[in-house]
Parts: sequence; structure tokens; C-alpha cells
Amino acid sequence: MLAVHQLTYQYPESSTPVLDNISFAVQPGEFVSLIGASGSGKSTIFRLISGLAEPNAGSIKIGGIQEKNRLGKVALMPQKDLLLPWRTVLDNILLPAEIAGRPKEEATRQAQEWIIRAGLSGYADAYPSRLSGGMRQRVSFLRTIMTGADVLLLDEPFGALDTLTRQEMQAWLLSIWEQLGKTVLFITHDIEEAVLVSDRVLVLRSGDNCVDVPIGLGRPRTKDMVFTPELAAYRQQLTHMISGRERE
Ligand SMILES: Nc1ncnc2c1ncn2[C@@H]1O[C@H](COP(=O)(O)OP(=O)(O)OP(=O)(O)O)[C@@H](O)[C@H]1O
Repeated sequence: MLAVHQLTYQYPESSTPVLDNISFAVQPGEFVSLIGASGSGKSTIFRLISGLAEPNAGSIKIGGIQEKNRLGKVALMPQKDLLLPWRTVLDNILLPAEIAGRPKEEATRQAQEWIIRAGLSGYADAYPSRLSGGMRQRVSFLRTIMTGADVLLLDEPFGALDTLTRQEMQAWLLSIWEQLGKTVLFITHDIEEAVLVSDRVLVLRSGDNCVDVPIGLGRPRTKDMVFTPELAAYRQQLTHMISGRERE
């Protein structure tokens, strides 16, 4: 579904490339996390995949096709929810449909259905200022899926949430992902979260290619899995990989 091949990128202001010869692939319907030290280039990969910047070398294919304009095929959910404060929940969610010129009635029906399935019943006409952090992220996610894109790029969506809300949102995201069947690439700083939600974890290390770690935990995932020895072993392996200690 998504194939990144020998990607290299250097910011014009910088003297060294932030990404050097990075390759990985994500299969249709997979949930893959991207982890790595701060500054290793995770958000830059998202900028390149979503077409906000062009790589210096390498290729990005969606569904086997390399196209400059990837809008509509991939959707980016940024760290900050960027909800428009003057629009209601429903109107925020409808924004991508409006931009794409989709018929309003059909898009509204779809958005209202998602509002119910996402546990936001009764909030369609509320303004973002009335919502909790977790609710804002749900609205932001629904807006992302209303683009109709097959590949969703989620850039640390739960980074600003407290632990309990974060656990709730992880379970929520997995249940929606199971209904949607979309391909997800997910950036997180939280190794436990990466293991708990993913089929595979990609570890990005500055000046190195990324390492692919398949996660053999069964599905559905439950929050109690964080207490299992399997998860503890993955946590240790990934922590060592990020810090480079597995080479010692
Ligand atoms: N617009 C820019 N111009 C120049 N350098 C940039 C720009 N944006 C990011 N960088 C640099 O590129 C490197 C990678 O940044 P990026 O945001 O992709 O990393 P990240 O892994 O997502 O980091 P974090 O985990 O802290 O969000 C960093 O050293 C950063 O300072």
C-alpha cells in the first residue's frame, strides 16, 4: 500500500541530510508505528509522504503508483488538532468533504454516523472549546478519515493527553481502525504504546536505515497486555535499539 524506497532528504538550511537512504513498506490494512529519538526525522518522513516536501532522492509509492500529487490518497493528522474554533464538531469533520466538493447531504450523513460510532453523540453542534483533549483528538481523527484516503499518517496524536485518556484513546483508535480497514502509519514517543497498537514497529535512527520489528502479540489488544512479559521484552529491545545499545 505504501512503499518508501531509498528516501533521502536534507532541509535547505541544514548541512547534513536528516534522512539518508530510508526504505520501508506498509501492507494494506496494517498498523505500523514509527519510533525514534527526537530529531531522527519521523515528522519529516510524514511531510514527504504527504507531499508537503519533495525528497532529494528516492521514491514514494502509494498502491504501487508513484505520483507527485498524493493528496486524497494519504491523509495527515498533525500533532496539534488544528480544529477551527468557529466551526462546530460536525462542520469541522465536514471540512475535507467541502474542500473536495462532495455532495453535502451524503457527506453530512456519513459524518453524523461517524460521530455516533466515535462516541461523540450529542456533540455534533458543539464548538471545539467545549471538548476535552481526548474528544478533540477524536474529532480531528474523524476529519482525517473524511478525506477518504486509504493511508492515514497519525503524527503523535495522543502526545498531549494524560495517561488514562491516552489508554482510552488507544483502545478507541484500534476499534475504529478495525472497522475502517485503513492502512495506518503512527508516530509515537511512547514505546509501550507503539507495541500495544502495532503490527510492526519501525525504529528510525539518525544516519541509519530503519529497523523493522514485527509485534507478535495477538489481537484484539487489551490494555492489560502492558503487564505481560512479551510486551516487556519488546519494550526492552526497542529501547535499546533507539539508544543504539543493542550493538554493545
Ligand atoms: N523546517 C526545517 N528546517 C530545518 N531543519 C528542520 C526543519 N524541520 C525539522 N528540521 C530538523 O530536522 C530534524 C528532524 O526533525 P523531525 O521533526 O522530522 O524529527 P522528529 O523525529 O519528528 O522529532 P520529534 O520526535 O522531536 O518530533 C531535526 O534536527 C530538526 O531540527
